Amino acid sequence: MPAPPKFTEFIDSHVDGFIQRLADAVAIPSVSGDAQHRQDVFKMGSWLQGQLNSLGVETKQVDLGKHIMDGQELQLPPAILGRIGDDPKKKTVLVYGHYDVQPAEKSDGWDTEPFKLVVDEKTGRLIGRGSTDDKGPILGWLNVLEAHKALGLELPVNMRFCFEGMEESGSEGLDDLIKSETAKGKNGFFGDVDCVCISDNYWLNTRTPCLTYGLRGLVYFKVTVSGPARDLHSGAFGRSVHEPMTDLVQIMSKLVATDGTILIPGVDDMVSTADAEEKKLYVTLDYSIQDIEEAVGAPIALSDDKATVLMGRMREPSLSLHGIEGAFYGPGAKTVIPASVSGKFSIRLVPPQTPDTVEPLVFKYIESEFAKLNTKNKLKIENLHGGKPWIADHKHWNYEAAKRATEAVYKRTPDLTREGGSIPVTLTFAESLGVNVLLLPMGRGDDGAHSTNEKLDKSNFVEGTKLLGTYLYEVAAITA
Ligand SMILES: C[C@H](N)C(=O)N[C@@H](Cc1c[nH]cn1)C(=O)O
Ligand SMILES: [Zn+2]
Ligand SMILES: [Zn+2]
Repeated sequence: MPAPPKFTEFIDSHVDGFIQRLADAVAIPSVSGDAQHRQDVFKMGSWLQGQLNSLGVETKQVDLGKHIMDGQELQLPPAILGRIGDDPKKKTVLVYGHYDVQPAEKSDGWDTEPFKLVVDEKTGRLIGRGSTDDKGPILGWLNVLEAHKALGLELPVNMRFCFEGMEESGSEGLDDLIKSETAKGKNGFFGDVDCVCISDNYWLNTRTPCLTYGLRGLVYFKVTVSGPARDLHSGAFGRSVHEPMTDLVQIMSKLVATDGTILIPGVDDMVSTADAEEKKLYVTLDYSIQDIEEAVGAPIALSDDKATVLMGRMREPSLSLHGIEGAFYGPGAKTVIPASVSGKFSIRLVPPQTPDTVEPLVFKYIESEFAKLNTKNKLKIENLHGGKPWIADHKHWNYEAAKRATEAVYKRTPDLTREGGSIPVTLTFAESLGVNVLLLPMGRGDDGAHSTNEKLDKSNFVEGTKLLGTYLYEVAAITA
C-alpha cells in the first residue's frame, strides 16, 4: 500500500526545512579518518541523537572503546541506537547509516567550501561533503519521522536505528556491539528486528532508481619504507644513499596494471570468470559507457563494453592506489629525500575472497618484490582495516517492498545492482541477525561521493524521502 497522500504532501511542503537541517548536518566536519576532527565526529553523533530524540525516538549512545589511528590512541565515536514502536503486530525494520564523512579541503578542488551546503538553484544540486554519503539519506529518515509526528500518523512498522561514526574508517567496534547484542537473543537491542534497510549507496546512473543486493568487501593496506634518520638534502645525499621514495614507488608500480589486472599472484585467480548466463545480468541494466564517462568527467572507461565495465565494478576485485603519506606535495620545489614514506592502497573483494584470505598473498608478494630491490631501507606492511563482501537474496519480501515503493514513487521498476563500494557492517547484520538486508539508495551515480563537489540532487533528497517512507508502508502491507 502506498504511503498516505498527506505524508507525501507534507514532504513536498517542508523541503526548505529539510534542506536547512541537511545544511546544519553538513556544517559539522565529522571526518572519522582525521584525528584532528574526532571531536567533530562526536559532535555530529550528539547532534543526530538530539534530532532523533526530538522526533520521538528513544536513543542511547554506546561506547565502542578506543583505537589507535596514525599512532594516536583515540576514543571511537559512539554508536547511536534508537527505537520507536513496540507493537508486536507490526514488523520491525532496522535502519543503519553513518554520520561520519570522508575528508575534504577546498584546496582539493572544491568550487565551494566543502562543509557549507550550497543549494545550486540552477542545477537543483545540494553541494557539500556528506550530502549524499551519508548525511542526506540519514536525514531522509528524519524527514519521514518528522512527517509522521507532525501529522499524528502512526508509523506502519516498528523502527530500530543504528548509526555509526566510523564507516569511512572501517567501522571499528561496531561488529563487536552487534555480536554482543545478538548474543542476548530476544532481550538484545536487535532481538526483534525482521529486516534491515541501508541507504548508503547510489544509483548506477542519473535516471534509474535501483535496489542493491551486493557489496564488494575491502582490505586497506599501508606500506611504509623508511631508512634515513631524518629528511635529507637531495644534493648532499642523492645517489649516495638508498632513497625510501624510490623503493616505495617501485613496489607500488607492481601492484596493479593499467587495465586493472591485479598483479599480486593469486588474488584475481580466487574469483571465477563470469559465464554467458551471468553476463546477461549486466547487459540488461540501464547503463551506458556514456554514464560512467559523465560520472567521472572523462572518457577513461577501461572498456567500451558496458557489461565488462559493470562487472569490473560489481563482481571483479579491484586494487586502487590512494596516496603516499610523508611525501612532499604542495606548492614550491622542495628538493628533499623523505626519510619515511607510506603508500596506501586498497583491494575491493568479491566472493569468495575475504580480508583474511587475501592479506597473506599481499604480504608475501610485497616482501618478495622488496627483497629483489636489494635496498638497505626498511619495509613495514600494515592491514589497516577490512570488511567481507556481501550478497543478499533479492527475492525476499524486503526487496519486493522496496520494488513496490520505487514503482509508487518513481513510477518505474528499479534495477537490481551490486555495489562496487563497501559497507563493512552489512554482512555482520545479515549473519548475526539472520535477517534480510536491503540497500535502498537515495542518490545518483554522479553524486561524487568521496570526491570534490559531492552533491545530492534536491529531487533525489525529496523523492528519496518519500521512497524511504513508502517502503515502510509496503513492508507493512506485504507482511500483513
Ligand atoms: C558505499 C559507502 N557509502 C562507502 O563509501 N563506503 C566506504 C567504506 C570504507 C571502508 N574503508 C574506507 N571506506 C567505501 O566503500 O570506500
Ligand atoms: Zn557511505
Ligand atoms: Zn563513503
